[in-house]
Amino acid sequence: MKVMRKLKAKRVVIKVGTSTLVYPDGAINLRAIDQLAFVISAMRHRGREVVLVSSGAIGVGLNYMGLKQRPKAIPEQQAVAAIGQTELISIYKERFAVYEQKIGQLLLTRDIFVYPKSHHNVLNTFESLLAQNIVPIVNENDTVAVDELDHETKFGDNDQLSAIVATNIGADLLIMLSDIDGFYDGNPNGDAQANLLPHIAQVDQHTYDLAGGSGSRFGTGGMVTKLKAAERMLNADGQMILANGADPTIIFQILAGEPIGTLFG
Ligand SMILES: Nc1ncnc2c1ncn2[C@@H]1O[C@H](COP(=O)(O)OP(=O)(O)O)[C@@H](O)[C@H]1O
Ligand SMILES: N[C@@H](CCC(=O)OP(=O)(O)O)C(=O)O
Repeated sequence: MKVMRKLKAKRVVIKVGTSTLVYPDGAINLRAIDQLAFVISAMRHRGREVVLVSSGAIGVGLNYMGLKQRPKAIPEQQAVAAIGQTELISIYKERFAVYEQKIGQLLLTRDIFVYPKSHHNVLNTFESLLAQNIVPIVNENDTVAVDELDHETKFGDNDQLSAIVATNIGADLLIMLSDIDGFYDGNPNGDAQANLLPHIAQVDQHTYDLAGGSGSRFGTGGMVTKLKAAERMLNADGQMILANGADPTIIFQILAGEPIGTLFG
């Protein structure tokens, strides 16, 4: 028998990875972007407060510039991100407009909440946008925060930024969409026997031992950063659901309480 979940989801943060927005061949997944705009607008129209944390600046920038590969030099990657972010947000603006939903863009760094002044200013911006029924769309500010672009040596990315945003604005739920159905007891990318874990009450060392790296060409971090995000949500008495973003309308089923993906919390 299917056991439905009871979720608190008045204020929701949705994080989408590059793998949801850009096809493996580098083309932009306009269908996914349109579905996201549709779902989020529908959620807003039903009284939920929604923040979208979207990666994709580099992926979209590469496509826009006709580049097959991410440049090696960090400044060039930053330039691609700057170009791609403009394109990405204009696609979002166009798609959301179809559903008569306004958006606002916030480019943040993860340390912004550490400083009381910027913390206060950022929260004010979120609250003001949400009070006006506008959907904030967040990405890490790749011009300022270069560490996440250097995938060779460092971790940290929008997975964690989404949880930092969610906990600071007091969101009940973080929905993390990726290219995988949920969290498995092994990396399904190499282990065909790996099983999906529908519920994780607590993230501990054993959970981290099951997490591997990224499977996609453009993604960063893999599961480790997603677990860190889940841990952050749990510590703030929130919940996180990791699910497959191949069809973002899956969010409707998630919000209806269907046992989809992995529930942390
Ligand atoms: N235990 C695990 N369960 C599920 N996926 C895992 C696990 N360990 C590693 N992965 C890999 O993590 C990938 C998702 O991370 P990533 O490529 O960074 O996605 P995104 O672009 O959505 O942030 C999956 O496609 C999978 O290959
Ligand atoms: N700020 C970068 C985000 C990189 C990132 O976090 O990627 P992902 O692992 O796909 O969520 C970009 O927009 O390309």
